[in-house]
Amino acid sequence: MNVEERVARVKLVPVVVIEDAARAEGLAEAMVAGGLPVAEVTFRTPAAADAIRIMSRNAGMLVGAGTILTVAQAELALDSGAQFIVSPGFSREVVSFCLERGIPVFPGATSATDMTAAVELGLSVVKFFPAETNGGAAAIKAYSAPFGQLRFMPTGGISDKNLDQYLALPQVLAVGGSWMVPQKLIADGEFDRITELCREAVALANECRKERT
Ligand SMILES: O=C[C@H](O)COP(=O)(O)O
Ligand SMILES: CC(=O)C(=O)O
Repeated sequence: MNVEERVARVKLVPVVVIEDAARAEGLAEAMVAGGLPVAEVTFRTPAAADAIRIMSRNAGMLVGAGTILTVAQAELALDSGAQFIVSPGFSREVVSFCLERGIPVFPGATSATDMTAAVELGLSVVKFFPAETNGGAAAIKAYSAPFGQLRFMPTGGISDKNLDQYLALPQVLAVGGSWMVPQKLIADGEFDRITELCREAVALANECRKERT
């Protein structure tokens, strides 16, 4: 399975903010145990690159890098073992860099202009961030009329309370969020709780998918 297929299979992309790479191994184990072996490790902390390197050693995990704003960050993320790149906004430079290297890239796109750029560059999946403040599931549905070739990864303001609205849409490849990997639980090393939250999120996502089919 390629990255897109693996992400589509779990329907969730946990967004990780990790302050201390010493927590990375335990976090990866907790996520795999919870049945959610995908992580977008954000470049919002200096520990991100090391955390990606450590989490990638867990054979069950699919680890990507998030909050990639520059080509230099994308290079560092790939050198650290990231298998996909995510950005909150749309950078042609970052997208082109990833495409040249054959690395899956999911840039943020919340306007028709961003989405047109994504289509021009040959992308089929974009991040929709921040999802809730940009019109939520209703906006994705509206954009899908002219942009039928795109699939979306909504993130930002989504939790177990509104996941169903997004997973009800066939255009949604997967939903990103941090509710199952809260920053504080990672910092405190509360890995059993993270496993529980991951398990609950997976069960809920499967429930939403069943309702759709
Ligand atoms: O900055 C936001 C994160 O990327 C994910 O959003 P969230 O914390 O609302 O789940
Ligand atoms: C939110 C987001 O897309 C990112 O940090 O990459």
